[in-house]
Amino acid sequence: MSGRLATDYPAWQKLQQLYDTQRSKLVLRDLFAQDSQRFAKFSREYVSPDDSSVRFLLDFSKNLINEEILDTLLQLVGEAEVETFREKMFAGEHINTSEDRAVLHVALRNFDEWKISEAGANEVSGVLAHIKEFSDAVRSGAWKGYTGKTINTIVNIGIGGSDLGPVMVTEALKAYSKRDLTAHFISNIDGTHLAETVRLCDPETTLFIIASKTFTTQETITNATSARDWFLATAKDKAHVAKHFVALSTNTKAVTEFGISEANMFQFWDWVGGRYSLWSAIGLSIALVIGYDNFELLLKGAHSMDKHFRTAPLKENLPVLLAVLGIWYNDFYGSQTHALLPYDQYLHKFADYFQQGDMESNGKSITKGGQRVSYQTGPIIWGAAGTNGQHSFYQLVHQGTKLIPADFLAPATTHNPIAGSKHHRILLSNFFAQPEALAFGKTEEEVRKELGPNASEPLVKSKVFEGNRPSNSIIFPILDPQTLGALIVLYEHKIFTQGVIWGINSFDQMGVELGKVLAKNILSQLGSPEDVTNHDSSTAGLIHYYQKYRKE
Ligand SMILES: O=P(O)(O)OC[C@H]1O[C@H](O)[C@H](O)[C@@H](O)[C@@H]1O
Repeated sequence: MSGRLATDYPAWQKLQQLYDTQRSKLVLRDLFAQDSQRFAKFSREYVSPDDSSVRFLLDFSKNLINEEILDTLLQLVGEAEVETFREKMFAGEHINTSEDRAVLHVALRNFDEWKISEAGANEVSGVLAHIKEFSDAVRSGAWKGYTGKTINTIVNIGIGGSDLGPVMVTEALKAYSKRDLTAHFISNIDGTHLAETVRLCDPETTLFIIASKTFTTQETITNATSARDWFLATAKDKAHVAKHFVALSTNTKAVTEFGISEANMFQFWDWVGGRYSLWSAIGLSIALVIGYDNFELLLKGAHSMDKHFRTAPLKENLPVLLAVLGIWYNDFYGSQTHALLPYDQYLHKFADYFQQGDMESNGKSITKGGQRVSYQTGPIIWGAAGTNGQHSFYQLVHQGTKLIPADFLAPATTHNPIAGSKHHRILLSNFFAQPEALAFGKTEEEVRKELGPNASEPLVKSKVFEGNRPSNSIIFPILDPQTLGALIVLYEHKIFTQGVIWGINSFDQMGVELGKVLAKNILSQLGSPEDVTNHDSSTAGLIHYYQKYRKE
């Protein structure tokens, strides 16, 4: 029920009891030794309901659970009425209550299969056709710049959801990219980002894509204006802007005021949240880089995972399983963070992407009913591509004082089988070894045996790995567009499920506002020290220091 506290559910109380009474028995070494079927019981294969070549294995057997705990976690999903909320989302009900909006990113990849009556949902295919037509024209060279040259560089200007999705996906699917079309992404308001990027661009052959749902975001509009100035410094005539600037937005008025014609605008709708927008017109840069057909496959892979989420029983439902495992650590073990560790260089932006996806969605402390929660909600999401992380932060994951649940992801086949796939075999041996080491560690006895009788006590102790650190492993045949679509949606619906259980609104982002408002006020005071008013002594002191030393 909307606004209910998670602690009200009988299953939540039972989980607390299970945690208190069984925690000491949840030792992975013992659990695996006692049950030869543990892997079979706690792993599931996803096979796309639409294309059986798209599949992956989720192994969650290395989690601190037993069957009773899993059953109780799934009971919690039932009591929180996740399935009812899921149907409300798919039906276009306004489950984003604070903004009175539908949450329909699922409609963007629906290909008219499910009937969705929300205004705009029937316009999706038209926008996809526009994306296809335009991306085909640019990629084929038919779309020319103002001097008749072919476009060889695209620059996406956007921030948050209007940047991270396109960045992550174009990196993830680089193997499918048109190599003679270079893509850059400018997000930061720091002029360095723009300056260093345009150094690499030629105004005659560069296309700027201004990506902003609202078209009012200060960073994006400022960057877009400076990019246009940079372009006009060479092109001179404003009429040339039409060939070099397009907009992705819900705000036609602001787009046309900026000087981009409606014909060069790709629409989407207010029911697409920024962090769920890569499937919309915001994905134009993706279609340009990997081609429209691959973009469509990405959407198809996403839709198939929507179907799975909508129809699979809870016990087989992968987003639901990931969600409840996360809740188990976040709310009962007190884990503060969750690591995403892809063993695939192409996925090096995956954790960055879900930092926004998860933390902006579930970083809330008030329920939909307006009550302060008395439990933990969204975790801190972080991570890096393997094996790099192993040589930096894994030490803490293995032997530090914190419990850090982690998801390991890897492809069975690489797109780059250099040296006869030697690199990939080494990569994957690490992908298998790390969860094993985390789960089973190394006992004092094993260390003593290894070091011999003369080893000092401190050395022995320092080499002990306590183990019992939980992880999920996800392995898929190859990172192709459909698989990537499915993996992204796996996490989207995980986030959704957790949000429903916590009783929060996963679809607004009020917390981003205050800083923006304060920055606007401060911007108007930066001129001279006398203008700096109504601040605490710390903020005023910092501004005064800046005013003393700035050179402009
Ligand atoms: O696409 P825009 O309207 O420019 O918004 C860009 C970003 O701005 C805000 O900070 C929101 O918190 C993000 O969710 C959004 O993705």
